[in-house]
Amino acid sequence: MLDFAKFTKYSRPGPRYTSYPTALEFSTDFAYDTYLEKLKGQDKKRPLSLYFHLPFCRNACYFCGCNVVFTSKEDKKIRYIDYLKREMDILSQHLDTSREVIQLHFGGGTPTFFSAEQLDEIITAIKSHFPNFAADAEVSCEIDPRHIDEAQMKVMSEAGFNRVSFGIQDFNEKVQVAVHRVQPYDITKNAMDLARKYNMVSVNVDLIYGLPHQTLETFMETLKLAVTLNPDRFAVFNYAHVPWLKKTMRKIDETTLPQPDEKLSIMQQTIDFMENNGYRMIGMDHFAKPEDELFKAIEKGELHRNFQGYTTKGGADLVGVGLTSIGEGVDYYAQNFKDMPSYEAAIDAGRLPFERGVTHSADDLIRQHVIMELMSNFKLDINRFETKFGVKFDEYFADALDELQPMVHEELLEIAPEKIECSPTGTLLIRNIAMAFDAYMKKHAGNKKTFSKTV
Ligand SMILES: C=Cc1c2[nH]c(c1C)Cc1[nH]c(c(CCC(=O)O)c1C)Cc1[nH]c(c(C)c1CCC(=O)O)Cc1[nH]c(c(C)c1C=C)C2
Ligand SMILES: C[C@H]1O[C@@H](n2cnc3c(N)ncnc32)[C@H](O)[C@@H]1O
Ligand code: MET
Ligand code: SF4
Repeated sequence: MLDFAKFTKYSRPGPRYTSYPTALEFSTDFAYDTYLEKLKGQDKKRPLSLYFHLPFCRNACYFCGCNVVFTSKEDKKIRYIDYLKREMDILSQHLDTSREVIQLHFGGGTPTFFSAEQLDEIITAIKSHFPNFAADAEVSCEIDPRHIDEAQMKVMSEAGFNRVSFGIQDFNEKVQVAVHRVQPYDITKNAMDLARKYNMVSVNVDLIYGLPHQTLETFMETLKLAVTLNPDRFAVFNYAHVPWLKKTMRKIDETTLPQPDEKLSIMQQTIDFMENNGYRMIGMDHFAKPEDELFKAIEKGELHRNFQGYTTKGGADLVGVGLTSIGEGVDYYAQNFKDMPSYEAAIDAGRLPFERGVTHSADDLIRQHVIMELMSNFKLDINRFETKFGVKFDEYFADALDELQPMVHEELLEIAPEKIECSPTGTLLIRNIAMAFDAYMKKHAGNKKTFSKTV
């Protein structure tokens, strides 16, 4: 096994780059009226990708970094559905909702805390507001295997959902107890059987490494159990520990978290294990079978990274509906209010619940291209970059290239006149490599309470 001790120095706070600029740069300087103009000005030939945030959960998993509202009250859910419908009503005044929809994603929270009837009601409302779904649209939902029944899976399948993603996180009991998420294997297996019975085209499962009490040995046991479920894709996320942002993370005893060298070896062994079991790595944290359409996208240079992970469907404008949802256009990101009272008040006033965002400068777009290419493909085609932006790469990024020299010496990446390419070990440190191209890093450098650690 590789000696990872020498790389533990790279364990430092850094973004996960689901966006560039990152969410830390979103601000209320991006005014509501500017947002409306952006929506109105969109190229109507570009398709839409819709994200719906369904934020409710009953109990907190202590590791959870998602935007969640903990409740078991039925009236809160009914009320939320009403606001979603009204948000779509307002959206249709500002956006051409007859545009083709090529993606719809339900994220959470736990979308399946809504009953089969409620899910049906939400989907019906979406289709009446957005009538033009592509025949091959990707329609997906995040599912907690502890909260899914056949009626819900049936409703989703009949409504055209063709992808599901199950949260597993870890199968080890001691780990499950420490993170307050006890989920026996049989429950996950039943959920998987339901997805297959209803012919989901693609089933993803989520795991997390870096959780309390995990060791290389326990995580390999989790992987062995997980492959018996035969999912089409795996996400294996690095635990983002940000207790200053998420109160429930304070219930995790930090002395029980695996150390950076152990985490690096877990990731390395995960990659080996996946490759020996018929999966290949796709970008950071993701694995799929070699016949997966994502690999064809890589060959064509068409793999895209967005807030939901990796996708073949680029070239769409992303519209986020619901609490905290994020939208993305060619030159902006826009995020809805994160607290329910403000979200509701905006809609009550007949306005979109938009709170903040960021518009992209020419420099942002250049850096975004480089960072997203590295995060998706672990390499950058410099000729393509120069043709696209009309700037000389080595002149524009002289500082970044200097900063990366120590990593070049450690054989984490290669920098040639026509390309940058990560080595297999370099892929484990891709966030650190991407950070060299991030113009906002210096601003956050002294502040430890920003991002989670890269390792
Ligand atoms: C694996 C999927 C995750 C998504 N978000 C998180 C995970 C684990 C959690 C997370 N996201 C951010 C942080 C803090 C900073 C960092 O470590 O990079 C954490 C712990 C950054 C972030 N990502 C999004 C936003 C809005 C932020 C800033 C934090 C905040 O203000 O809420 C966007 C975003 N990421 C994910 C989703 C579903 C999402 C928005 C729709 C995935
Ligand atoms: C949507 C997916 O995000 C992952 N997830 C949720 N919270 C965190 C976190 N703090 N760090 C890493 N991954 C997380 C889980 O695997 C979940 O299933
Ligand atoms: N809430 C679901 C789960 O934990 C979906 C992923 S987390 C947003 O399984
Ligand atoms: S991980 Fe999923 S189920 Fe757990 S609290 Fe977060 S959103 Fe809810």
